[in-house]
Amino acid sequence: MIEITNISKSFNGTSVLENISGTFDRGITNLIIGASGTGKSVLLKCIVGLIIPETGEVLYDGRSFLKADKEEKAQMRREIGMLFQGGALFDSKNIEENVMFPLDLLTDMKKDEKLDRVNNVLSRVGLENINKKMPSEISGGQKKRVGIARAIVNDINYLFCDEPNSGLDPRTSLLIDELIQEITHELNVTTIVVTHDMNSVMGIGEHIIYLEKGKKLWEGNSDTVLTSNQEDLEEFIFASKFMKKLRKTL
Ligand SMILES: Nc1ncnc2c1ncn2[C@@H]1O[C@H](COP(=O)(O)OP(=O)(O)OP(=O)(O)O)[C@@H](O)[C@H]1O
Repeated sequence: MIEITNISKSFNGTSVLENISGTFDRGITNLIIGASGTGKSVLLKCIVGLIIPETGEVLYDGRSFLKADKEEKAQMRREIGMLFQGGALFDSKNIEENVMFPLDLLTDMKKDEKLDRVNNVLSRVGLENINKKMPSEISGGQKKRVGIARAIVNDINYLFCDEPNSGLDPRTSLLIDELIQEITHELNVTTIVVTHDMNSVMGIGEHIIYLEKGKKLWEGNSDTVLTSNQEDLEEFIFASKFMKKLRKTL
């Protein structure tokens, strides 16, 4: 479980996040949603420790990330898997080397052990026999799967995904969402997904936090999101023609 309390952050005097608090439980897909530029990525970066907020606290199962010493931070980092926007694979490394990278960086496992682990996670994300391919030789959806394999190759407790569906068609997006949700349930990890994809919101929104201009305006799940009676959220949800039509049937 991750708890955040009163997270605030500004850049050059402009407030980007204002007093955001919330709890992200283990074993479910937690979503941070909202329009472009509303502070979702900055909030995720504050949670992961890539940005230090001006105020607030981030607790990883009771452990303060912000107050942790070097060793504790290193331990917590080993427990974190991150799926970056666009997959962020190293173009010059093959798939096996890409997935092995966190093990090379953060563990002293033997080569055989690492290879076993890499093959296990590649098989878990439905990719076998592509170890020696280069990122340029595989599709966008496969790249995301490799990114997920790399995120879970360590024995993680926390999984963070920044716009996991960016650049994918709706069908592939759905498969990636389902994979993230299955892995969250299977590994019983605390997962936080940043997205503005409505299919993700409806498909895997087991817990949703809605941000608008740096403030948390609503919290709920995919069952309650369509009937929130929250004006800004409704504008966000029912932005497309299709959703406007759907709204009339509710
Ligand atoms: N390092 C930075 N320096 C200055 N401003 C920043 C920095 N990072 C983010 N911002 C600003 O903070 C605001 C929120 O950005 P953020 O990337 O969190 O939005 P977002 O909700 O994730 O948007 P999108 O869905 O488009 O990715 C934006 O106005 C952005 O320009």
